[in-house]
Amino acid sequence: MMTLQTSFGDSTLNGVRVLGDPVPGQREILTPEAIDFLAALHRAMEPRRRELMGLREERRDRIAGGATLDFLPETRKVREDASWHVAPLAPGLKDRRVEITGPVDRKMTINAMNSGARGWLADFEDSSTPSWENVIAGQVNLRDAIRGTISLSAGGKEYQLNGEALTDHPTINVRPRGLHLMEDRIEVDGSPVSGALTDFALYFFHNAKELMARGRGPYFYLPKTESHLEARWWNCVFVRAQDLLAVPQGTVRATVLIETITAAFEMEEILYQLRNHAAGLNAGRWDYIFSIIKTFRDRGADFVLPDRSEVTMTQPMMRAYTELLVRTCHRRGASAIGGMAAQIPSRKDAEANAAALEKVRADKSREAGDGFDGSWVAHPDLVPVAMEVFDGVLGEEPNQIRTRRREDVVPDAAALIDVRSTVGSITERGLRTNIEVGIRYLESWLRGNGAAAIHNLMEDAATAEISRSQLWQWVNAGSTAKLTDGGERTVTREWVQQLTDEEFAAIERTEGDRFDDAREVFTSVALAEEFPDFLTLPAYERFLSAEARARREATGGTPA
Ligand SMILES: CC(=O)SCCNC(=O)CCNC(=O)[C@H](O)C(C)(C)COP(=O)(O)OP(=O)(O)OC[C@H]1O[C@@H](n2cnc3c(N)ncnc32)[C@H](O)[C@@H]1OP(=O)(O)O
Ligand SMILES: O=CC(=O)O
Ligand SMILES: [Mg+2]
Repeated sequence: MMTLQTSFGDSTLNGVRVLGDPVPGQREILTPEAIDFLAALHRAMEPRRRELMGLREERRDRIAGGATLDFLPETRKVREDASWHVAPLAPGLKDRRVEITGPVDRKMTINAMNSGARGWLADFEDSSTPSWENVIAGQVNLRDAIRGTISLSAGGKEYQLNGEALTDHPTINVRPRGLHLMEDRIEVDGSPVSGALTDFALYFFHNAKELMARGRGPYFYLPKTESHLEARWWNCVFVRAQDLLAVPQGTVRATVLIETITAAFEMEEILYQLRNHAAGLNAGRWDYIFSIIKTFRDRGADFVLPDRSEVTMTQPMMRAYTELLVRTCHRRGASAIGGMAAQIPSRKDAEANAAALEKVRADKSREAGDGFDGSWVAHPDLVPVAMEVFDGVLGEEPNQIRTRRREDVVPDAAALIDVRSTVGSITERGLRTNIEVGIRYLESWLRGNGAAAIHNLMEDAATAEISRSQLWQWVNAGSTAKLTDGGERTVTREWVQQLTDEEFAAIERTEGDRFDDAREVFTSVALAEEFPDFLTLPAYERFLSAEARARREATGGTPA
């Protein structure tokens, strides 16, 4: 075990160094024991994580070269064997009819815990900027929420939990960062640790036993998974973590986001790999659309999607994906959880509020009717709307696992990648919206707010990825856009640059804003020659981890 002081800057303890500038709560979260635990997981799991990132690249290269996606021949037996099921639904995860999602800042933590939803996706991912402050504060807030000690005085209001026991509140499911992001501010043996492992390990270390003592458990959402081999990696992490802390095997539960096109072909296999720890699958629509664009970005007109606003859940390929997800889950005893309607209510504009509520109601009604066991909302004011819809379908039943098997759904590889049948157009308005919203979102992200309401829609990292990758694809495919004056024009780099200038000039600036930086990041990912895998990678490297990297380089560690 390490000595009592966590190391900062130049000194290394047991091979671990913390390179982030000290932030509030850091010493309580990065205790020597917690860091030891993270380092043990890192040493065991990092080599395979790197291999898995390499496998992602290899598959993408094959697709760029013309390969198509299909269900895997080597795992046919897993799919055909009807006898296996996932672990029984754990305490607090039987009835998941409405889950609120959101970042883990202190106010939103309390508001989410008081929201009346059945679950809370506590987010270190799409809706969270991975600044060092947010990474540490999120862990502090979760720790305090679980123990019932969280409170806050802000904006003239006093915030505290409205229930006595943890079980009076939504069940917490923590979403760690994706496997592609590193945590540059912590290094083990001279290399940065994975962001996913950092978020997982610190939460598990501080809370697993406390959660169990309070009638819940360490539950997770796993984002951006691309294959069942990545699910196997997570399963190994869970087994090892439970072992290291003497938590009974099978205590962890994970709901996997099916939000990449490749994972859609491996839903059965993902559940199988995690079967002792799996709770369900979630239809993460925004990253899913991003993944389709990214995966097939250079495959020509057959894979070009229309304006983002037209890629709705009723388009054929989106129906194929969500229906298959429900069928797969229910066949294996797992929960099928719906995704995020982007409309955000407004407490200031009654008309906009009513329109948003209606759209969300329609979205949740479709999901409940399709057999989903529950779904997500982005805002507390949407909990009653979604609750009413699911109450109407579920009644006293906790879920639809047994009652809506969806055996009518036939797995259809071609339907999953039938991009061509998506109805809609590329328009100048769509280009301008992608640019404006993308830059506005990044400006918010750079200020530490990873989710923002822009034009009454929720924007987060996943929706921003769609915006920038659509522009990249339209430019590189030489797509044609309909102009507002009725004409047509080929989308070129120069035209996007010109529209960016115009949209940027129209943004109202305030002192200290981050719009210049946001524009720099946005154009660097939307108009790069080579498509960057994730916009958060250059943004993180350039703006969030520069200090840690400089410190590492100055003292001879491995650059991130
Ligand atoms: C693609 C995906 O991954 S989807 C999942 C990831 N994305 C998300 O989770 C987004 C979650 N939602 C949000 O972050 C927010 O709702 C936003 C940023 C979209 C809008 O937030 P705001 O502009 O603050 O909304 P608004 O002003 O209406 O908020 C009203 C109150 O509700 C609270 N609130 C809003 N959304 C949430 C939430 N998701 N969780 C908890 N509280 C919330 C606000 O804190 C505020 O509280 P207050 O009255 O005590 O000050
Ligand atoms: O994480 C959810 C998504 O839609 O992306
Ligand atoms: Mg996502």
